[in-house]
Amino acid sequence: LSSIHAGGVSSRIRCSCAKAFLQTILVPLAATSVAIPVHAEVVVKQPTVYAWQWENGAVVIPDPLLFADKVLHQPRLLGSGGGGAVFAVTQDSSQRSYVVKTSWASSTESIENECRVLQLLEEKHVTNVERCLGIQPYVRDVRTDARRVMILLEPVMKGPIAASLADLSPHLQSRSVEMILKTMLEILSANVAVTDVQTLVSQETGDILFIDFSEARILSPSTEPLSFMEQALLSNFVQEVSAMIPKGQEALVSRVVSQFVKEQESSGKHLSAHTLILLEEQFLLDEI
Ligand SMILES: Nc1ncnc2c1ncn2[C@@H]1O[C@H](COP(=O)(O)OP(=O)(O)OP(=O)(O)O)[C@@H](O)[C@H]1O
Repeated sequence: LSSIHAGGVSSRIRCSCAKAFLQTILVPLAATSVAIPVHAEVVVKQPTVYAWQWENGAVVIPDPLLFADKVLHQPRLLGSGGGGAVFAVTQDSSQRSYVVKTSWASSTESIENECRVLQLLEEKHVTNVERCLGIQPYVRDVRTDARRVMILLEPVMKGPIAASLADLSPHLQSRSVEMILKTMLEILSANVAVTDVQTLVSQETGDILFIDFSEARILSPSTEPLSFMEQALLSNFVQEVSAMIPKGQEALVSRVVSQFVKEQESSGKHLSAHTLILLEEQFLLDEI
C-alpha cells in the first residue's frame, strides 16, 4: 500500500486497492475465529495498573504481573531506596507472597549484582538471606526505562519489624544475635563481603532476614591473596555486623564465632587467614 501511495496513484484506486488488501487478510482471519453464540458474554479482564512516582523515576506495576511462570497480584509498596522500589506481591495459585524490586535507570547494575550474589549465597546454603528467583526487564517507557530491570525475591518479612536488637526481649535478642552471627559467618565462608548491612528483625519471633545485597561483592577465592580493596570490604562488613550486636552479648558472640570456626575446620572448609584475624580482632576471641 505504501508503494502505491508513493507512486502518486489516484485516491480512488488507492482506496479499492486498500479494500482488496484488507479482505485478503480479514477473510482468512474471520474464517479461523471461533463463533460466539449471541447470548454469550465475553469477559475481557482489564489489568489494573498501580503507579508510584519518585525522584529517581516512576514505577508502574500491572495487576496481574507476569514474572517467569508466576502470575502475581496486588503490589503493595514495602519501601524504596537508592537501589530501587520494593513491593510485596501475591501469587495467583498459591497465595504465596514474593518481593519484586525494580531498579532505577542508574541502579540496574547494582540490582543485577544483588541477584547474582543472592543466587551464589543460595548455592552455598547461606541461611536467613533473601533468595533471588529471577530477573527480567522493566520497560514501561522505551525512552526512560530501556536499562531498568526487576528481580523477584523471597521471603517477605511479615509482622512488626523491630527497630533494633535492643528492642527485643532478652531471650529473643540472644536468638537474633546468634542468627545474625551465623549468617555473617556463612556469608564470609561463601567469599562474599556485604556493604551497608541491612537486616529485618521480627519483633515477635526474633527471626532475621538479611536484605539489600546491591552493594555486596563476590571476593577472590580464599586460596588467592585478597586485594587491598577486598580486605577493606571484608573488614567493613565484620565491623558493621559487630556494631549491630547489643552490649552484654560478648560471651554468646565469642561462643558462636569460635564454634563456627571449629566446625568449618573440622569439615575441611577453611576461612581465609585474613578473615580469621578480623574475627579475632572484632570479637576478641582467645580460642581461635
Ligand atoms: N523481603 C522483604 N520483606 C519486607 N520488607 C522488605 C523486604 N525487602 C525490602 N523490604 C523493605 O523495603 C525497603 C527497601 O529495600 P532495600 O533496602 O532492598 O532497597 P534499596 O533501594 O536497595 O535500599 P538502599 O537505599 O538502602 O540501597 C527496606 O528498607 C525494607 O523496609
